[in-house]
Amino acid sequence: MKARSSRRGEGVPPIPQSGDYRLTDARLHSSLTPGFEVAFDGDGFALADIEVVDGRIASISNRQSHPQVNAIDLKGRIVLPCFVDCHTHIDKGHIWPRSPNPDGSFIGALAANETDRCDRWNAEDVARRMDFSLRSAYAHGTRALRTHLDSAAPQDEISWPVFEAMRDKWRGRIELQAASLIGIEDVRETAWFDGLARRVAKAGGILGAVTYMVPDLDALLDHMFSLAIKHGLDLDFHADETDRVEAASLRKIAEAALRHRFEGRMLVGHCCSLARQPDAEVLAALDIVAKAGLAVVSLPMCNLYLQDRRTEATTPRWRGVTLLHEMKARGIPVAVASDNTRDPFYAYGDLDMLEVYREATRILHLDHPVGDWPKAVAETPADAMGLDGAGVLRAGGPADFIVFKGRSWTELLSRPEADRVVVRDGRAIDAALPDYAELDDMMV
Ligand SMILES: Nc1ccnc(=O)[nH]1
Repeated sequence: MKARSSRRGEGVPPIPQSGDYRLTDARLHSSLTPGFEVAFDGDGFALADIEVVDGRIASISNRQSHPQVNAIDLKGRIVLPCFVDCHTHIDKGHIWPRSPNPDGSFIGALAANETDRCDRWNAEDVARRMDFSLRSAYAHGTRALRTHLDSAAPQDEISWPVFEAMRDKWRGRIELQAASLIGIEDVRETAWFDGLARRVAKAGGILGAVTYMVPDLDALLDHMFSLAIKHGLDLDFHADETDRVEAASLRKIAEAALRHRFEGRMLVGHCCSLARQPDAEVLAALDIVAKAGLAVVSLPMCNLYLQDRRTEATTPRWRGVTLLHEMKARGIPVAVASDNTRDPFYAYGDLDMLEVYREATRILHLDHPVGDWPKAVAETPADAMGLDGAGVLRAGGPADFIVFKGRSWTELLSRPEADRVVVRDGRAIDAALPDYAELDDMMV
């Protein structure tokens, strides 16, 4: 009997669940395959064979034209390395049903989140929601993820131990990192903040804060940089997540980094106000950012949602994202990431980095040409997180990749690709997404 074709048509062929194998006719991107020297087409693609031995990529080679034994013919489908999501808030994730944002504004988000945190974030609540988020990220093909942790007292004492346990639980599937999240003004409480820095150091975390234009910003940044140097910590900031033209704390962070000759890694998120500032001023600031060695991550979905929301009678007129193209032109490493998921800061989202890349392409024009923009969800965030060998496909590296149905950028970025096949250490994983109903008892 002839098999009936599904509505979705022919899918990605099955990946062997044991033994070594060869994928033939895989479509690989030049920006994600360092060391694979071949003639790539105008979209940056080339057809290749991938040999998987003992869960690792043994070789990537020119597509062979003669038939191969033990080969799985991908028929030109795109294969990307597993994603790296360098800016999320999985401690907040999925609280939307019990604490929605009343009006979609940033202020509304802060207030709704704070009430929810103070009332509800015990260790079990945080752990269950975090685990739910990690299962979604894993199923979509993410292999490393950094979350911020709301760390205002007393939440720091609850969430940091949960993070440490969750990192252990997920080791080998998702490499989990955490950065502290506090308002920069909390650094004025020096005794408390010194304790937080010690707690972050003990957990192997990253020291982070939200910066805005307070009069003593330079002094507060100096204190943060000093403590980061003392404890050997990397830094991660939320900066200038506002439409206010005078918000220029990114530049202040860069100047502090130069003052301290800081040698750790620094990642700065948001930087929305840059898009509202006069060209001459902002481009001069970016030169300093480049010199200081900061990396920048834009959060296109969350900031499209939150920024330029004035009243329910106004239409948004700007996109909320920062100047990624101008940054990249100056050699600043630039990434895009998920940010919030189903919480007061963003009503939607599922930690799907393909969705982030698809939306980023539209919102930020990461096309014409695509160039090496795919790095923004792979090798660039991996570098910013200090991960070795993530975000690329190369001989000798782990066989951690995603096989998509799409064979071109327009096919890949037009559909959700819900039937993608995620391969970890050479094997297809169970890519089922967790059911929201699991969280119902926590939402009353
Ligand atoms: N965009 C955001 C700013 C601050 N906190 C968040 O969770 N998200």
